[in-house]
Amino acid sequence: MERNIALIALFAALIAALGLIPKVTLGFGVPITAQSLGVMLCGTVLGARRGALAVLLFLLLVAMGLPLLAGGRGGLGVFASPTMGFLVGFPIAAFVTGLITERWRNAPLTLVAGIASALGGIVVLYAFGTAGLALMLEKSLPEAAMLVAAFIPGDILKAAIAGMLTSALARARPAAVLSRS
Ligand SMILES: O=C(O)CCCC[C@@H]1SC[C@@H]2NC(=O)N[C@@H]21
Repeated sequence: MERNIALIALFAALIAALGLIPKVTLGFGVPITAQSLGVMLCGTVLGARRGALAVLLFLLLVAMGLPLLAGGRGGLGVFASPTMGFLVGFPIAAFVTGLITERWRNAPLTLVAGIASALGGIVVLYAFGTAGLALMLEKSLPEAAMLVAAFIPGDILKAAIAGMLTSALARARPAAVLSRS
């Protein structure tokens, strides 16, 4: 129990730390950010439930006004901005990533964690991000999807990095990945 709480807090802190990497905000108000790599790692390392809880903790701190989003943003206002759909989708993305990683945990981990990250952190996350962007910018879903497509190359790279980091961690500390206690 205490270990789970510590891990959830640690991974919420990891997402916050990745926010220190400078963001590049595209013209339509959504940044390229390393924090989505943190969301993927929450799922691949902690699994579905604890991964989603770590992301929820991070979002709670952001909602309380802590400037933890890339570029030092925080507060309730970010949930009414063009990135709103992505923020809502973050915990669900971590959950789906974790679910897939847990389901195929006996297959080669680099591959499983990479594919899980792509499905959770791209397919699922973009569904929420696209819907939120369409809503906030008053665009059609196809128009919003065209904008969001700009993130695909970078996020494929992040999914591959998540796969490699998860597998490296499992080799160095086998009990650290998807452990239950
Ligand atoms: O900082 C925020 O307000 C949330 C930003 C969400 C950015 C999304 S996450 C998926 C996609 N990949 C990126 O690098 N940026 C977008």
